[in-house]
Amino acid sequence: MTAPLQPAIEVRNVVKSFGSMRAIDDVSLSVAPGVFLTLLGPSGCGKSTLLRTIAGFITSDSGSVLIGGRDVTSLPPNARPVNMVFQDYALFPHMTVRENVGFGCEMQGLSRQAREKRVDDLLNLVQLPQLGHRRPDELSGGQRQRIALARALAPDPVSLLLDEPLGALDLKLRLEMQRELKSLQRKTGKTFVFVTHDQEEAMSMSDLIAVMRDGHIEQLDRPEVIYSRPVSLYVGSFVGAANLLEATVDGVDGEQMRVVSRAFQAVLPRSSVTTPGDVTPGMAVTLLVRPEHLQASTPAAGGLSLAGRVSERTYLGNRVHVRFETEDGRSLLADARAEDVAEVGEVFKAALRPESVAVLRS
Ligand SMILES: Nc1ncnc2c1ncn2[C@@H]1O[C@H](COP(=O)(O)OP(=O)(O)OP(=O)(O)O)[C@@H](O)[C@H]1O
Repeated sequence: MTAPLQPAIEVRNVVKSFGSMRAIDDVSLSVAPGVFLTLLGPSGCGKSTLLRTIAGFITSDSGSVLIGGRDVTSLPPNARPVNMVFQDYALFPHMTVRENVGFGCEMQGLSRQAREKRVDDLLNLVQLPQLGHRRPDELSGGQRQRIALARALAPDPVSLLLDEPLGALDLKLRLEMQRELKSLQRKTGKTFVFVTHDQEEAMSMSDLIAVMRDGHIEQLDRPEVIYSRPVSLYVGSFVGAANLLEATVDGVDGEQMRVVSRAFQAVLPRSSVTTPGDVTPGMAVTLLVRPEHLQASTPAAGGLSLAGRVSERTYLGNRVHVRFETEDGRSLLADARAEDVAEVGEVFKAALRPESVAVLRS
Protein backbone atom coordinates (compact mmCIF):
# COMPACT_ATOMS: atom_id res chain seq x y z
CA MET A 1 0.00 0.00 0.00
CA THR A 2 1.36 3.45 -0.89
CA ALA A 3 1.44 6.13 1.78
CA PRO A 4 -0.99 9.01 1.21
CA LEU A 5 0.67 12.01 -0.42
CA GLN A 6 1.80 14.78 1.91
CA PRO A 7 -0.03 18.03 1.24
CA ALA A 8 2.20 20.44 -0.70
CA ILE A 9 1.09 23.25 1.61
CA GLU A 10 -0.60 23.19 4.96
CA VAL A 11 -1.72 26.20 6.96
CA ARG A 12 -2.79 25.43 10.50
CA ASN A 13 -4.81 27.90 12.57
CA VAL A 14 -2.93 30.96 11.34
CA VAL A 15 -3.79 34.29 12.96
CA LYS A 16 -2.27 37.62 11.92
CA SER A 17 -3.32 41.04 13.21
CA PHE A 18 -2.15 44.48 12.21
CA GLY A 19 -2.87 46.56 15.30
CA SER A 20 -6.49 45.85 16.21
CA MET A 21 -7.32 44.55 12.70
CA ARG A 22 -7.36 40.76 12.26
CA ALA A 23 -6.13 40.35 8.69
CA ILE A 24 -6.07 36.52 9.03
CA ASP A 25 -8.53 35.05 11.47
CA ASP A 26 -7.68 31.44 12.34
CA VAL A 27 -7.24 30.06 8.83
CA SER A 28 -6.51 26.39 8.18
CA LEU A 29 -5.92 25.06 4.68
CA SER A 30 -4.44 21.98 3.08
CA VAL A 31 -3.39 21.95 -0.58
CA ALA A 32 -2.58 18.66 -2.34
CA PRO A 33 0.39 18.45 -4.73
CA GLY A 34 -0.28 19.57 -8.30
CA VAL A 35 -3.38 21.61 -7.45
CA PHE A 36 -4.12 25.09 -8.81
CA LEU A 37 -5.69 26.86 -5.85
CA THR A 38 -6.99 30.41 -6.05
CA LEU A 39 -7.54 32.72 -3.10
CA LEU A 40 -10.46 34.88 -4.25
CA GLY A 41 -12.11 37.81 -2.53
CA PRO A 42 -12.55 41.59 -2.52
CA SER A 43 -9.81 44.05 -1.67
CA GLY A 44 -8.75 43.83 1.97
CA CYS A 45 -10.12 40.35 2.74
CA GLY A 46 -6.64 39.00 3.54
CA LYS A 47 -5.56 37.17 0.36
CA SER A 48 -2.11 38.72 0.09
CA THR A 49 -1.50 38.46 3.81
CA LEU A 50 -2.23 34.74 3.71
CA LEU A 51 -0.01 34.24 0.66
CA ARG A 52 2.83 36.20 2.23
CA THR A 53 2.50 34.24 5.43
CA ILE A 54 2.97 31.03 3.40
CA ALA A 55 5.96 32.61 1.64
CA GLY A 56 7.46 33.76 4.95
CA PHE A 57 7.41 37.52 4.26
CA ILE A 58 4.89 37.92 7.07
CA THR A 59 5.30 36.27 10.46
CA SER A 60 1.99 35.08 11.86
CA ASP A 61 0.98 35.79 15.47
CA SER A 62 0.10 32.12 15.96
CA GLY A 63 -0.43 28.95 13.96
CA SER A 64 1.94 27.15 11.62
CA VAL A 65 2.84 26.67 7.97
CA LEU A 66 4.07 23.35 6.55
CA ILE A 67 5.48 22.92 3.06
CA GLY A 68 5.94 19.41 1.69
CA GLY A 69 5.22 18.11 5.19
CA ARG A 70 8.00 20.18 6.82
CA ASP A 71 7.21 22.87 9.39
CA VAL A 72 8.67 26.10 7.98
CA THR A 73 6.94 28.53 10.37
CA SER A 74 10.21 29.83 11.78
CA LEU A 75 12.16 29.83 8.49
CA PRO A 76 12.83 32.99 6.43
CA PRO A 77 11.44 33.22 2.86
CA ASN A 78 14.68 32.14 1.14
CA ALA A 79 14.82 28.93 3.20
CA ARG A 80 11.28 27.88 2.18
CA PRO A 81 10.82 25.69 -0.91
CA VAL A 82 8.32 28.10 -2.48
CA ASN A 83 8.72 31.09 -4.73
CA MET A 84 6.59 34.18 -5.24
CA VAL A 85 5.56 35.87 -8.48
CA PHE A 86 4.37 39.47 -8.26
CA GLN A 87 2.36 41.76 -10.48
CA ASP A 88 5.34 44.05 -11.10
CA TYR A 89 7.64 41.22 -12.30
CA ALA A 90 10.56 42.18 -10.00
CA LEU A 91 13.15 41.33 -12.68
CA PHE A 92 16.67 42.75 -12.30
CA PRO A 93 16.82 45.57 -14.89
CA HIS A 94 20.62 45.41 -15.39
CA MET A 95 20.64 41.66 -16.12
CA THR A 96 19.75 39.91 -19.37
CA VAL A 97 16.86 37.47 -19.53
CA ARG A 98 19.32 34.52 -19.27
CA GLU A 99 21.03 36.08 -16.26
CA ASN A 100 17.69 36.75 -14.58
CA VAL A 101 16.55 33.15 -15.03
CA GLY A 102 20.02 31.81 -14.17
CA PHE A 103 19.94 33.83 -10.93
CA GLY A 104 17.03 31.65 -9.85
CA CYS A 105 19.24 28.54 -10.17
CA GLU A 106 22.20 30.02 -8.32
CA MET A 107 21.38 28.67 -4.89
CA GLN A 108 21.23 25.12 -6.20
CA GLY A 109 25.00 24.68 -6.62
CA LEU A 110 24.64 23.51 -10.22
CA SER A 111 27.70 23.33 -12.51
CA ARG A 112 27.90 26.08 -15.14
CA GLN A 113 26.90 23.60 -17.84
CA ALA A 114 23.92 22.25 -15.88
CA ARG A 115 22.78 25.79 -15.15
CA GLU A 116 22.94 26.79 -18.82
CA LYS A 117 20.89 23.70 -19.68
CA ARG A 118 18.32 24.55 -17.01
CA VAL A 119 18.00 28.12 -18.30
CA ASP A 120 17.47 26.77 -21.84
CA ASP A 121 14.81 24.38 -20.60
CA LEU A 122 12.98 27.10 -18.67
CA LEU A 123 13.07 29.57 -21.60
CA ASN A 124 11.64 26.82 -23.79
CA LEU A 125 8.97 26.09 -21.20
CA VAL A 126 7.78 29.72 -21.28
CA GLN A 127 8.18 29.77 -25.07
CA LEU A 128 10.78 32.52 -25.24
CA PRO A 129 13.99 30.66 -26.16
CA GLN A 130 15.09 33.41 -28.56
CA LEU A 131 15.03 36.32 -26.10
CA GLY A 132 17.82 35.28 -23.71
CA HIS A 133 20.10 38.19 -24.60
CA ARG A 134 17.50 40.95 -24.06
CA ARG A 135 17.15 43.11 -20.99
CA PRO A 136 13.77 43.44 -19.19
CA ASP A 137 13.11 46.92 -20.63
CA GLU A 138 13.32 45.40 -24.13
CA LEU A 139 10.42 43.03 -23.42
CA SER A 140 6.63 43.43 -23.54
CA GLY A 141 4.59 43.10 -20.33
CA GLY A 142 3.54 39.55 -21.18
CA GLN A 143 7.12 38.53 -22.01
CA ARG A 144 8.38 40.02 -18.73
CA GLN A 145 5.80 38.09 -16.80
CA ARG A 146 6.81 34.85 -18.54
CA ILE A 147 10.47 35.49 -17.67
CA ALA A 148 9.48 36.19 -14.07
CA LEU A 149 7.69 32.82 -14.05
CA ALA A 150 10.74 31.06 -15.52
CA ARG A 151 12.95 32.63 -12.86
CA ALA A 152 10.56 31.66 -10.08
CA LEU A 153 10.52 28.05 -11.34
CA ALA A 154 14.31 27.88 -11.67
CA PRO A 155 15.07 26.60 -8.13
CA ASP A 156 12.45 23.86 -8.60
CA PRO A 157 10.17 25.01 -5.74
CA VAL A 158 7.40 22.81 -4.31
CA SER A 159 4.95 25.59 -5.04
CA LEU A 160 4.61 28.92 -6.82
CA LEU A 161 2.75 31.66 -4.94
CA LEU A 162 1.32 34.18 -7.37
CA ASP A 163 0.05 37.54 -6.12
CA GLU A 164 -2.25 39.04 -8.82
CA PRO A 165 0.47 38.31 -11.42
CA LEU A 166 -1.70 39.35 -14.38
CA GLY A 167 -3.11 42.53 -12.85
CA ALA A 168 -0.90 44.88 -14.87
CA LEU A 169 -1.75 43.39 -18.27
CA ASP A 170 -4.44 44.61 -20.65
CA LEU A 171 -7.50 42.40 -21.06
CA LYS A 172 -6.46 40.57 -24.25
CA LEU A 173 -3.00 39.75 -22.94
CA ARG A 174 -4.44 38.85 -19.58
CA LEU A 175 -6.71 36.21 -21.14
CA GLU A 176 -3.79 34.83 -23.14
CA MET A 177 -1.58 34.69 -20.04
CA GLN A 178 -4.35 32.95 -18.07
CA ARG A 179 -4.22 30.08 -20.56
CA GLU A 180 -0.43 30.03 -20.54
CA LEU A 181 -0.21 30.06 -16.78
CA LYS A 182 -2.64 27.18 -16.51
CA SER A 183 -0.73 25.23 -19.16
CA LEU A 184 2.56 25.93 -17.35
CA GLN A 185 1.06 24.62 -14.14
CA ARG A 186 -0.09 21.42 -15.89
CA LYS A 187 3.27 20.87 -17.57
CA THR A 188 5.27 21.36 -14.38
CA GLY A 189 2.76 19.55 -12.14
CA LYS A 190 3.53 22.09 -9.40
CA THR A 191 1.13 23.40 -6.80
CA PHE A 192 0.13 26.97 -7.65
CA VAL A 193 -1.49 29.28 -5.10
CA PHE A 194 -2.88 32.22 -7.02
CA VAL A 195 -4.39 35.43 -5.64
CA THR A 196 -7.01 37.41 -7.53
CA HIS A 197 -10.12 39.50 -6.92
CA ASP A 198 -11.41 38.63 -10.41
CA GLN A 199 -13.98 35.87 -10.22
CA GLU A 200 -13.88 35.00 -13.92
CA GLU A 201 -10.12 34.58 -13.74
CA ALA A 202 -10.53 32.34 -10.69
CA MET A 203 -13.28 30.28 -12.34
CA SER A 204 -11.38 29.69 -15.56
CA MET A 205 -8.03 28.72 -14.06
CA SER A 206 -8.51 26.96 -10.76
CA ASP A 207 -8.93 23.38 -9.61
CA LEU A 208 -10.03 24.78 -6.26
CA ILE A 209 -11.15 28.23 -5.13
CA ALA A 210 -11.00 29.52 -1.55
CA VAL A 211 -13.42 32.45 -1.27
CA MET A 212 -12.14 34.74 1.49
CA ARG A 213 -14.06 37.19 3.62
CA ASP A 214 -12.76 39.37 6.49
CA GLY A 215 -9.69 37.23 7.10
CA HIS A 216 -11.32 33.81 6.92
CA ILE A 217 -12.13 31.26 4.22
CA GLU A 218 -15.88 31.26 3.67
CA GLN A 219 -15.92 28.36 1.18
CA LEU A 220 -13.27 26.16 -0.41
CA ASP A 221 -14.35 23.96 -3.28
CA ARG A 222 -14.25 23.30 -7.01
CA PRO A 223 -15.30 26.30 -9.17
CA GLU A 224 -18.55 24.67 -10.30
CA VAL A 225 -19.58 23.94 -6.70
CA ILE A 226 -18.73 27.47 -5.57
CA TYR A 227 -20.85 28.79 -8.45
CA SER A 228 -23.86 26.50 -8.22
CA ARG A 229 -23.91 25.60 -4.50
CA PRO A 230 -22.58 28.64 -2.62
CA VAL A 231 -22.74 28.31 1.18
CA SER A 232 -23.66 31.98 1.67
CA LEU A 233 -25.10 34.99 -0.12
CA TYR A 234 -21.64 36.54 0.08
CA VAL A 235 -20.08 33.70 -1.95
CA GLY A 236 -23.04 33.38 -4.33
CA SER A 237 -23.06 37.08 -5.13
CA PHE A 238 -19.28 37.36 -5.43
CA VAL A 239 -18.71 34.64 -8.01
CA GLY A 240 -21.22 35.70 -10.65
CA ALA A 241 -24.39 37.55 -11.47
CA ALA A 242 -27.23 36.42 -9.21
CA ASN A 243 -30.94 37.15 -8.83
CA LEU A 244 -31.86 37.03 -5.15
CA LEU A 245 -35.50 36.20 -4.35
CA GLU A 246 -36.67 36.39 -0.77
CA ALA A 247 -39.24 33.77 0.24
CA THR A 248 -40.56 31.78 3.18
CA VAL A 249 -40.51 28.04 3.67
CA ASP A 250 -44.15 27.00 3.68
CA GLY A 251 -43.75 23.29 4.25
CA VAL A 252 -41.20 20.49 4.27
CA ASP A 253 -42.21 17.03 3.16
CA GLY A 254 -39.62 14.28 2.85
CA GLU A 255 -37.17 15.26 0.12
CA GLN A 256 -39.22 18.24 -1.02
CA MET A 257 -40.04 21.64 0.33
CA ARG A 258 -42.43 24.36 -0.66
CA VAL A 259 -41.41 28.02 -0.73
CA VAL A 260 -43.73 30.98 -1.18
CA SER A 261 -43.51 34.72 -1.68
CA ARG A 262 -45.98 37.35 -2.85
CA ALA A 263 -44.99 36.78 -6.48
CA PHE A 264 -44.40 33.04 -6.72
CA GLN A 265 -44.57 29.64 -5.11
CA ALA A 266 -42.51 26.60 -5.93
CA VAL A 267 -41.77 23.07 -4.87
CA LEU A 268 -38.03 22.57 -4.66
CA PRO A 269 -35.83 19.61 -3.74
CA ARG A 270 -34.71 19.84 -0.13
CA SER A 271 -31.17 19.31 -1.44
CA SER A 272 -31.37 22.81 -2.98
CA VAL A 273 -30.46 24.22 0.44
CA THR A 274 -26.76 25.07 0.23
CA THR A 275 -26.22 26.76 3.60
CA PRO A 276 -25.26 24.35 6.38
CA GLY A 277 -28.16 23.28 8.60
CA ASP A 278 -31.75 22.29 7.86
CA VAL A 279 -34.78 24.37 6.96
CA THR A 280 -38.07 24.38 8.85
CA PRO A 281 -41.52 25.80 8.02
CA GLY A 282 -41.76 29.54 8.54
CA MET A 283 -38.06 30.10 7.96
CA ALA A 284 -36.98 33.02 5.77
CA VAL A 285 -34.82 31.97 2.84
CA THR A 286 -33.26 33.56 -0.23
CA LEU A 287 -33.41 31.82 -3.58
CA LEU A 288 -30.30 32.42 -5.67
CA VAL A 289 -31.01 32.15 -9.38
CA ARG A 290 -28.31 32.56 -12.02
CA PRO A 291 -29.42 34.62 -15.07
CA GLU A 292 -28.70 31.74 -17.48
CA HIS A 293 -31.22 29.58 -15.61
CA LEU A 294 -34.04 32.00 -16.32
CA GLN A 295 -35.27 30.94 -19.73
CA ALA A 296 -38.34 31.89 -21.68
CA SER A 297 -40.39 28.72 -21.56
CA THR A 298 -43.35 26.95 -20.00
CA PRO A 299 -42.63 26.08 -16.38
CA ALA A 300 -42.13 22.46 -15.41
CA ALA A 301 -44.58 21.03 -12.89
CA GLY A 302 -43.90 22.58 -9.50
CA GLY A 303 -41.17 24.73 -11.05
CA LEU A 304 -40.78 28.39 -10.64
CA SER A 305 -42.06 30.91 -13.11
CA LEU A 306 -41.57 34.65 -13.07
CA ALA A 307 -42.91 37.34 -15.34
CA GLY A 308 -42.34 41.04 -15.80
CA ARG A 309 -41.95 43.88 -18.23
CA VAL A 310 -38.63 44.14 -20.07
CA SER A 311 -36.78 47.33 -19.07
CA GLU A 312 -33.42 46.66 -20.72
CA ARG A 313 -32.24 44.36 -23.45
CA THR A 314 -28.55 43.91 -24.24
CA TYR A 315 -27.83 42.03 -27.42
CA LEU A 316 -24.73 39.78 -27.21
CA GLY A 317 -24.83 37.85 -30.45
CA ASN A 318 -26.32 34.44 -29.69
CA ARG A 319 -27.50 35.53 -26.23
CA VAL A 320 -29.47 38.45 -24.88
CA HIS A 321 -29.28 39.90 -21.40
CA VAL A 322 -32.77 40.93 -20.39
CA ARG A 323 -33.66 42.94 -17.34
CA PHE A 324 -37.33 42.66 -16.43
CA GLU A 325 -39.36 44.17 -13.60
CA THR A 326 -41.87 41.95 -11.81
CA GLU A 327 -45.18 43.25 -10.46
CA ASP A 328 -43.99 43.06 -6.87
CA GLY A 329 -41.05 45.36 -7.65
CA ARG A 330 -38.19 42.97 -8.31
CA SER A 331 -35.67 43.69 -11.01
CA LEU A 332 -34.40 40.41 -12.48
CA LEU A 333 -31.75 39.56 -15.01
CA ALA A 334 -32.11 36.74 -17.52
CA ASP A 335 -29.50 35.48 -19.94
CA ALA A 336 -31.73 34.10 -22.67
CA ARG A 337 -31.63 32.95 -26.26
CA ALA A 338 -31.95 35.88 -28.64
CA GLU A 339 -34.97 34.45 -30.47
CA ASP A 340 -36.95 33.98 -27.24
CA VAL A 341 -36.84 37.46 -25.84
CA ALA A 342 -39.48 40.16 -25.85
CA GLU A 343 -38.74 43.80 -26.72
CA VAL A 344 -38.40 46.59 -24.16
CA GLY A 345 -41.85 47.31 -22.70
CA GLU A 346 -43.24 43.87 -23.52
CA VAL A 347 -43.89 41.11 -20.99
CA PHE A 348 -41.19 38.46 -20.56
CA LYS A 349 -42.13 35.15 -18.96
CA ALA A 350 -39.33 33.07 -17.56
CA ALA A 351 -39.23 29.64 -16.04
CA LEU A 352 -36.53 27.68 -14.34
CA ARG A 353 -35.88 24.12 -13.35
CA PRO A 354 -36.19 23.54 -9.60
CA GLU A 355 -32.75 21.85 -9.53
CA SER A 356 -31.03 25.03 -10.69
CA VAL A 357 -32.02 27.07 -7.64
CA ALA A 358 -29.74 27.42 -4.61
CA VAL A 359 -31.70 28.07 -1.41
CA LEU A 360 -29.87 30.00 1.27
CA ARG A 361 -31.03 30.47 4.83
CA SER A 362 -31.36 34.23 5.34
N1 LIG B 1 1.53 45.94 6.71
C1 LIG B 1 0.29 46.21 7.06
N2 LIG B 1 0.02 47.06 8.06
C2 LIG B 1 -1.27 47.31 8.44
N3 LIG B 1 -2.34 46.76 7.87
C3 LIG B 1 -2.14 45.91 6.85
C4 LIG B 1 -0.82 45.59 6.39
N4 LIG B 1 -0.94 44.70 5.38
C5 LIG B 1 -2.26 44.48 5.20
N5 LIG B 1 -2.97 45.20 6.09
C6 LIG B 1 -4.45 45.20 6.22
O1 LIG B 1 -4.86 43.85 6.34
C7 LIG B 1 -6.06 43.62 5.60
C8 LIG B 1 -5.82 42.52 4.59
O2 LIG B 1 -4.91 43.00 3.62
P1 LIG B 1 -4.48 42.15 2.35
O3 LIG B 1 -3.45 42.94 1.60
O4 LIG B 1 -4.10 40.79 2.79
O5 LIG B 1 -5.84 42.09 1.54
P2 LIG B 1 -6.08 41.59 0.05
O6 LIG B 1 -7.28 40.74 0.11
O7 LIG B 1 -4.85 40.99 -0.51
O8 LIG B 1 -6.43 42.93 -0.67
P3 LIG B 1 -5.95 43.49 -2.14
O9 LIG B 1 -6.71 42.69 -3.14
O10 LIG B 1 -6.38 44.93 -2.09
O11 LIG B 1 -4.48 43.31 -2.22
C9 LIG B 1 -6.44 44.96 4.98
O12 LIG B 1 -7.39 45.58 5.78
C10 LIG B 1 -5.14 45.73 4.98
O13 LIG B 1 -5.38 47.12 5.07
